[in-house]
Amino acid sequence: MVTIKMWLIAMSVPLLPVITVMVSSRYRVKVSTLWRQALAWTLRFVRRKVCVRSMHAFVFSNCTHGKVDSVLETFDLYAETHPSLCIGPEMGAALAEVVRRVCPSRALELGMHCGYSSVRLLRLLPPAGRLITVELDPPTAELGEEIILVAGFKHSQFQVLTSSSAEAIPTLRSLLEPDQKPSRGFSLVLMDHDPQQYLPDLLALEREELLCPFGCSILLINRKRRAEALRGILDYIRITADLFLKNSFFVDTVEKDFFFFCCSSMKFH
Ligand SMILES: C[S@@+](CC[C@H](N)C(=O)[O-])C[C@H]1O[C@@H](n2cnc3c(N)ncnc32)[C@H](O)[C@@H]1O
Repeated sequence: MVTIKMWLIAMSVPLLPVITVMVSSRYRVKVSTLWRQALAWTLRFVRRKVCVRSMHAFVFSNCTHGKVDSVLETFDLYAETHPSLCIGPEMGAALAEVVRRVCPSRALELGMHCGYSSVRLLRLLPPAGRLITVELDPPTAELGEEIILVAGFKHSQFQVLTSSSAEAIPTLRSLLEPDQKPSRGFSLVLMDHDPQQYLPDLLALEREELLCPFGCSILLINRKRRAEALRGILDYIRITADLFLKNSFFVDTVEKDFFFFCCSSMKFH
């Protein structure tokens, strides 16, 4: 039996190039796509570590400055062959849907990184809209801010705070009301920093009365299926929604390696 198997294998080896050519010509597109995906996966696997500097350098030197779409496409191109923490086009599209619906005049982002999601948010804000984005790591904050400027946005449209979210939140009131006019607070909050901080930060935002009393959408991004880390905040949001909200909605989309939650609340004051 073993001899027959060996003999069959030996006979089929010379046929391999013929089989490969036949398969390639029949499924040319699929085979080349598979090859490209396998190569991209291998490169990402080999490179492993996320490098903000290399991402920034790639985007800075390959995008068309002043063109938002080009900046985002260059980020996505980089992420094809390098590990990246950016939310990416799939999650970006889900984010865009929410931003279009909410049309926030004041948005807050916790966890700016290299500015990818900030650019995605900024491109959809109304003309008078403003984004405040928080990043813990100073060199990352600097690189991210430069990318936002490269995309064509001005400092009148956004502000980067280089600190932890916990330190930044108590300072936000004065930034929201630079001209002493009472502000309605944030109508959109994107949390993509440290899942352990999601609940304490939401509670701090409530305590400081920084969420718009007419409704605030909160987007929580969870990576690597760490649902446990989100349990606290999700329980809190569910209970709050059940107890207080008439017009609440709760979207729960589960995708490959992220969860995307959105809740709209009228309660926060
Ligand atoms: C997953 S990345 C954000 C990716 C970004 N949203 C994007 O799509 O381009 C998380 C970022 O949050 C920052 N970060 C982590 N903990 C933080 C905290 N407590 N406060 C502020 N930023 C924090 C990290 O330095 C990192 O740059």
